[in-house]
Amino acid sequence: MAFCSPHTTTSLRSPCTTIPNSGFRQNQVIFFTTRSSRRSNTRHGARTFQVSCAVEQPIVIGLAADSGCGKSTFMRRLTSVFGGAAEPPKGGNPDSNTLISDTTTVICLDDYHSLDRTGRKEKGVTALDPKANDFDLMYEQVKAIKEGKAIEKPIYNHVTGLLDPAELIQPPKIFVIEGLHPMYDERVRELLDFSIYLDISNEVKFAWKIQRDMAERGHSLESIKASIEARKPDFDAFIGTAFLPTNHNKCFP
Ligand SMILES: Nc1ncnc2c1ncn2[C@@H]1O[C@H](COP(=O)(O)OP(=O)(O)OP(=O)(O)O)[C@@H](O)[C@H]1O
Ligand SMILES: O=C(CO)[C@H](O)[C@H](O)COP(=O)(O)O
Repeated sequence: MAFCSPHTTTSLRSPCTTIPNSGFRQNQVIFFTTRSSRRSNTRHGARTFQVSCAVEQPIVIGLAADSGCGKSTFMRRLTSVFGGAAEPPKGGNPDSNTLISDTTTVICLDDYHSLDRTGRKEKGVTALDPKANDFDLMYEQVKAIKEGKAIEKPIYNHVTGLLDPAELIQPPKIFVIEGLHPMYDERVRELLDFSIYLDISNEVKFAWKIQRDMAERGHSLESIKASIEARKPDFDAFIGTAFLPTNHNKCFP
């Protein structure tokens, strides 16, 4: 299940098309409309929408969920709805977590880990603990993008567990920050125009995480299970629905 909420933003007022009878007020941001401002149905019955806002400033979307809940998968699909296939930065670090399409750049907030895998082990903290993340840098860089400035964003390498040299990110039309903590820091939360929370049951997310971490990140089954157990208290403390913005509405069944 996913939850999402629109946020009012001055940059998007006039040029946006709104969805009739959607319940959203004129000055709230609506990202999804059909080509003629009418809803359409896919053959599966799901509604599809097209972005129609002509913006001067990047729209910032926060996508939160625990590890393995499908954030990257969801964003790959959403960016193709926004326009163009999403791909890693051309000629850059092959282990970059960033996806770029014609309209959208998706960055992974794991890149703001301040402690690498060894550092977290030594300090006895998980990646979910705010102490393992640099929220000051996250805030400064999201703000810079929103102001139309390029950033040199660090990279957390999931293959090696190390912090790699930074990559250059240019301001896109739509900037998505996906990860564990897009809504944890109040300053970052204030920069979001729209937020989404993927609320996946433990049974499903752990199954997805195990197959992904074994196949793509080289972890053993035992180490993944140990990590899942170690992370449970921090998930409740720092990630769950408690950190959603107060105006967060359930909008996907
Ligand atoms: N809707 C889905 N149906 C089936 N499998 C899915 C779905 N969404 C994600 N998965 C699978 O779950 C695994 C984890 O997905 P993904 O990498 O997108 O999660 P994530 O939230 O981005 O994880 P992390 O934060 O750890 O990088 C992947 O192997 C993916 O194929
Ligand atoms: O919670 C996570 C989000 O992806 C990861 O576990 C965290 O980023 C640490 O990564 P790794 O397990 O590859 O060291």
